[in-house]
Amino acid sequence: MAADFALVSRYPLTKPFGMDFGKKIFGVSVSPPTIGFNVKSSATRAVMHTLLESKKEDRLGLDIVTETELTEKGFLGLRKTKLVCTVGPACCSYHQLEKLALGGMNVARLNMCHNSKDWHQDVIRKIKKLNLEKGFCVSVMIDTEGSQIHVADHGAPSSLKAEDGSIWYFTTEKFDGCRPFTIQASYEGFAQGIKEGDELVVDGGMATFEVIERIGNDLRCKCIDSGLLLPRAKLSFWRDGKLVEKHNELPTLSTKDWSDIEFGITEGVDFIAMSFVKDADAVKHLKNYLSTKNKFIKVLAKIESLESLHKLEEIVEACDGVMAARGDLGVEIPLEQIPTVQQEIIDLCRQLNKPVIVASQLLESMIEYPTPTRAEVADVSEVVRQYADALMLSGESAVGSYGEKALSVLRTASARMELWSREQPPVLLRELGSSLPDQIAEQTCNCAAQMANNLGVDAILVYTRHGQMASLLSRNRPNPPVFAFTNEETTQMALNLQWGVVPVLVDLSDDMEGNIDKTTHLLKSKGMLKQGDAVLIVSDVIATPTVFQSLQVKIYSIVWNLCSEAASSSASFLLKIPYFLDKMDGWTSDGANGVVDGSCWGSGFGTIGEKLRGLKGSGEKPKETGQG
Ligand SMILES: Nc1ncnc2c1ncn2[C@@H]1O[C@H](COP(=O)(O)OP(=O)(O)O)[C@@H](O)[C@H]1O
Ligand SMILES: C=C(OP(=O)(O)O)C(=O)O
Repeated sequence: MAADFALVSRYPLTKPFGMDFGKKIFGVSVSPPTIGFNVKSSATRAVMHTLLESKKEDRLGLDIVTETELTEKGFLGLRKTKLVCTVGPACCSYHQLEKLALGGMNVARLNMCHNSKDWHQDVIRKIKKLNLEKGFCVSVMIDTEGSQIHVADHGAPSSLKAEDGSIWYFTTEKFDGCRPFTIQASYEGFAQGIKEGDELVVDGGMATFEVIERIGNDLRCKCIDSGLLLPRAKLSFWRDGKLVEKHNELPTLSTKDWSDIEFGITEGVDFIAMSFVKDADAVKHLKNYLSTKNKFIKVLAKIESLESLHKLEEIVEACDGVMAARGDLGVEIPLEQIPTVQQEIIDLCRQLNKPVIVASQLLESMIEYPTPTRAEVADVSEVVRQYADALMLSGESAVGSYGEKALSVLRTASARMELWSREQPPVLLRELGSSLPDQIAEQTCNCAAQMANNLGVDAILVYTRHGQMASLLSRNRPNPPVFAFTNEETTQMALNLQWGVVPVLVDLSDDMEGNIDKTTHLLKSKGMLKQGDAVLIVSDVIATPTVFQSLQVKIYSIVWNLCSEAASSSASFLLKIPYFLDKMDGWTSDGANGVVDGSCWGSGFGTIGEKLRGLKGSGEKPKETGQG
């Protein structure tokens, strides 16, 4: 396996500035009280109970776990990295799902290649019931089976050992049960183009065979590196140290996948993860289909083949988010390349402002054992250090005996690494380029995030209909959490996957000052905003549909009483951008229409600011709606 794969990202990146967290031992701060959010502690349960008992209209519109965490740990103690759990037989009861939700599951993943639609429907309904009855906010993702051309089964319930020199048949013949030394391949054409002497590698190196004879569609192979054959093992072929790329003519979405997608639409899922995406076309096709049905389900592209890596940029551009599916990817690229490819995927997603999940084998040993290996914890921490949006459990939660515990390992390891990363000196920082079509929103959020870090504010508040500005803020990975107030439930559920974003469902009106007053008052009445706290506010919801849409950055010092006129606005920048910008080349804007008015800040705005001033007062008719 000597093939070399290197992704070259053309984008530089930045990280937020460091903060001083005080007490350190050997240069590393030790367990600040904020890390130990323990859903089992009686104090935490008491807080949750009180919140649940409170009247619905007094509730903040954010989920019960975040609200409890916030009450206990304050703004800067909130975990930023989101957690996805695969639901399987080990965690599919109402009670088990509740435990995962309490443990911080942000998104539940259902892999449609296992189990029946009835089973999946039952799980989805339980999750929605939990959200409704218990105040959770768990989003639902279905994951399509896709055209897996390289999955093989031996028919036995557990693993089989392949010994050195033993002879095995890999066949496309379908039969029930198991036959000695016989493996069923899932795809008719699995042996096409394969020659004698090629190497057949199982699960990225679990066992290796040499092809000694091709018999029709079947292969007779000799084991040359002994190992285990697991149910649904993944196969790859190698020749002269290079992967034999098996361009498969099957569509990315099979008939079964389309039926599963219809099912997902009917059940109101929030995300569809597409397996074995080959290029942007398949993603666009599904997105178009969903938009014709007026569904705002987010489409995630799973990056799990060499082919998808070759077209990574176009795929990331086309989709709403990405899953770095290391299980299958590790079958197609040499294992030692996984860490760097993973980092490149994360960087590109961040640059192109798409959330990214890192999946598979994070805590694999916890399927069987109650503690993870040190190497697994290091892997989890590395994903967090690389600033992925989300971590995903697979078998650990779906079939493992310690799913809840595995989730708590993700929670504590990510909280610890996030804290450590914030303490790192800004030497590590790289600049986020201005690469997005909506440069105005991008620059606004870049500056807002940097200001938030520099000023050490406690939270960023953003008012958003479609999540765009919240996402752009998250992309900067700022130190304070980003509270995204939205009146769209689909936006709330989608933002659940984004790093550091706390989505809050509220009634937003066209009166932005009214929205700000209402939400900050609510935060204050909950004791979340306290005297002396500072928040930075970013908004781009239209003020009056027929007048202007504006981008505002305000810094509020909560000196006394936010709901009174005495609220001190220590700085306020109002940037109104002409509505006709979207007709200009180069920098169209979803959410920035109006007229430049007031000061722009930071060097990043200089050139755009000048362009804007030149456009002032052109007299064209204002646009009616905008999006956040
Ligand atoms: N809905 C389900 N029903 C039964 N088993 C499941 C289900 N979902 C997942 N599993 C089990 O959990 C394991 C991990 O799931 P998954 O992350 O989907 O990985 P994969 O299917 O690639 O092995 C699977 O191998 C399977 O054994
Ligand atoms: C998440 C993955 O995909 P699946 O579980 O569908 O094989 C993976 O391959 O890592």
